Amino acid sequence: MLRFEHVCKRYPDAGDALIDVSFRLARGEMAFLTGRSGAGKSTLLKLIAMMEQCTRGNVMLDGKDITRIGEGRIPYLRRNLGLIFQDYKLLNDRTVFDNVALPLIVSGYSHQDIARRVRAALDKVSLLGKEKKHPLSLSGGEQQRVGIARAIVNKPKMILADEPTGNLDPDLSAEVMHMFEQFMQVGVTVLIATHDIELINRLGHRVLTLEHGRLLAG
Ligand SMILES: Nc1ncnc2c1ncn2[C@@H]1O[C@H](COP(=O)(O)OP(=O)(O)OP(=O)(O)O)[C@@H](O)[C@H]1O
Repeated sequence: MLRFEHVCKRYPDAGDALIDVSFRLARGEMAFLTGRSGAGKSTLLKLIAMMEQCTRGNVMLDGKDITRIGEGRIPYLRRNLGLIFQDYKLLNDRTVFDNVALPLIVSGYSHQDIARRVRAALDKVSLLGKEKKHPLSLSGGEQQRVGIARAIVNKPKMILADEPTGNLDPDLSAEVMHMFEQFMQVGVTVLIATHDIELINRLGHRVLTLEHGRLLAG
């Protein structure tokens, strides 16, 4: 599903954020990406999300080389990805329904399809019934679940999550991880950047560790 081949990323004036990174993730695999602050975790996710381009090497996503693709193809390829962030990145002046519907509106779905898919996504994260609420009236855990519903509403092949439990207590973190495991079980590839070593050890999935931009063997 995902292949990094000798990938390097250098930011102008900031040196190397990733150095000769190579790994593969199979379809339906779930892995954690860990390492200290500044090790390059977010940079690696941004290369997959096509928010940054690598300086050297190749990134293959679902059989396509996304290393140096034209701007015009990015929105189309990004539909295969669900992105989840620590700070949720919800639109606070829109309802839960509208937040989750956003990727579908951008993709040009009909009203009927949007309503059906948004409800299915909210059902998966146990938020049916909160459709008309605004994000700020929800708890942190609920807001993160809205973010997860928005990420999965397009039925992506891969989910990328950057510190998705960073603002949640241990119980809510476990709940969010359980949701990721359920997506994995239906064939979605999941890559989660996190500092939370305890969570990683408890769940026993594959771990990719970055140190100063290099992937450690493991
Ligand atoms: N847009 C940018 N411009 C310049 N340098 C950057 C940029 N983004 C990241 N960097 C640098 O690249 C290196 C890796 O940063 P990155 O954010 O990928 O690490 P991280 O492991 O995700 O850290 P954290 O856990 O703190 O989020 C750091 O030295 C950082 O300062």
